[in-house]
Amino acid sequence: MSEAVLKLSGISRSYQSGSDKLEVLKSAGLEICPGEVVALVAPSGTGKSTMLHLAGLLERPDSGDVEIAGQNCTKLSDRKRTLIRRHEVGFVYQFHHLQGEFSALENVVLPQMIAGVKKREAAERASGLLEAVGLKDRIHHRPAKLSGGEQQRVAIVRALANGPKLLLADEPTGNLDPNTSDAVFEVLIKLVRENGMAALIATHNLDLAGKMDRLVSLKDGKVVAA
Ligand SMILES: Nc1ncnc2c1ncn2[C@@H]1O[C@H](COP(=O)(O)OP(=O)(O)OP(=O)(O)O)[C@@H](O)[C@H]1O
Repeated sequence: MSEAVLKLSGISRSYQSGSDKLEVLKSAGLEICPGEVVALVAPSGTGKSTMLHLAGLLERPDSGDVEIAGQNCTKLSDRKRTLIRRHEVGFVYQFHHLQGEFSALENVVLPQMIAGVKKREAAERASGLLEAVGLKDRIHHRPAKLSGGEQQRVAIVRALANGPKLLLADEPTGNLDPNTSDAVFEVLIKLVRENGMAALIATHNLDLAGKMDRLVSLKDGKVVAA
């Protein structure tokens, strides 16, 4: 059993476009340990989102293995992969993707209930988490009534609602002004570190990347130190 929360070994992934085959990842490897926050900084089109999708079990590699919390997920059924994704992986995207008809609290309660947590327990955890990110007075607001930074803090809390071991983020503050971006990023990093999670965060923002524990890039389909 691997100690790493995320272990990608020999990952290859290509896309067919017309008669051409685009080899995006070519036997790429990466390990991230508990408590480690890794920045994925690479030029546009080199495969950052592809790598996050593979790590988050949203797609399967053509070859290679994806291990999450010591479990090799490559050959598991779609159902088992969905369960692992639901319990062990949190996602944060550039745009919050909150449910507009629900309050901040309900947005954080929902994924917990889908994972089998009772409503009352889910609501207690949700309000505790929202309070921890400074949204105590906003829990009953719908997303449209929240600022961009507040919406993104709700999205971060939602990603952490089920206590995942792995956080995957794609430009998590890319939609925010620089000051708000810094503040939201601080919240994200603090929660990840406090909970001993591992995180892989794709960003073009080198200031933010510089605050992480390690920087990696993608070159010729492989993960390289940045
Ligand atoms: N479903 C798909 N079908 C065909 N080609 C794809 C598909 N998904 C991604 N690609 C191609 O694979 C390459 C890598 O895409 P990917 O989105 O992983 O890059 P990225 O590094 O995340 O880029 P960006 O920083 O611009 O978001 C790109 O050339 C893209 O056009």
